Amino acid sequence: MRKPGAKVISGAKERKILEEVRPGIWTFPVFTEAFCDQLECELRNFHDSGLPRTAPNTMNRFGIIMSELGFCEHLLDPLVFEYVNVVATRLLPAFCECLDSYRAFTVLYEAERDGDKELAMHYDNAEVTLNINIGGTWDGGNVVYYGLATSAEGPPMEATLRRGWGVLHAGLELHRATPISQGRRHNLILWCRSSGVRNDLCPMCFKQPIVVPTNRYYHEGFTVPPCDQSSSISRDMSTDDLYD
Ligand SMILES: O=C(O)CCC(=O)C(=O)O
Ligand SMILES: [Fe+2]
Repeated sequence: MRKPGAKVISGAKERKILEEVRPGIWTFPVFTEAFCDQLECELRNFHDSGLPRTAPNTMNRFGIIMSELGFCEHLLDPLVFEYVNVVATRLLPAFCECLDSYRAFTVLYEAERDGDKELAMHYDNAEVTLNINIGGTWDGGNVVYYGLATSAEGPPMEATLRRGWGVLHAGLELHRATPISQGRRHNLILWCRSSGVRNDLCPMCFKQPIVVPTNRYYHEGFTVPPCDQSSSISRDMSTDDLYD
């Protein structure tokens, strides 16, 4: 698989569309404003429909799990497997080999209304996370990073979130969202999994997981050979084509 080379990366940095804000934490544009508008509109429609939905996790009560909207097959699958995969394996090679599953959900922080207000310090159940701001204007309520959970805590670094732009980091990166004091912030989170790494090191307990062979590819991102790859996602487009 060809990945973007050093020249592509330095070119993107020069064009100010890629920045390593701290070692291992990268930002770059992912969605256009128009796409963010459409996505927020669909998320609002889903919310207003009153259809049942599951909270993404115990820390996040107001977000939406993207698979419950049917937004994975033609939207997020290609984004993760054809694009994020290429970028993440090049920018964070120590944390992912090849992304082969993911969990996508939104977070919504609202100072004056219902939403969640902050998020406690944690690391993600992911090898690599892409966190994309899809809307809102707000004060406070930013994401602060503290270094890898497996090393000594580093100096805090607050990420500047910009609509349509993503922050890419190792799932192991300790982070939290500070309390929002005004407005709202809406982000799409992609917890990307790389079974090649995860099968050897559980990202939650840092031990080698005990896994059983399965033909299902989405079992929290673990796989064990001989996993039947024919029942998994097909990737029609070669990532080799992306950087010619
Ligand atoms: O508030 C954010 O944007 C970060 C959310 C987050 O870290 C998570 O859901 O894992
Ligand atoms: Fe997180």
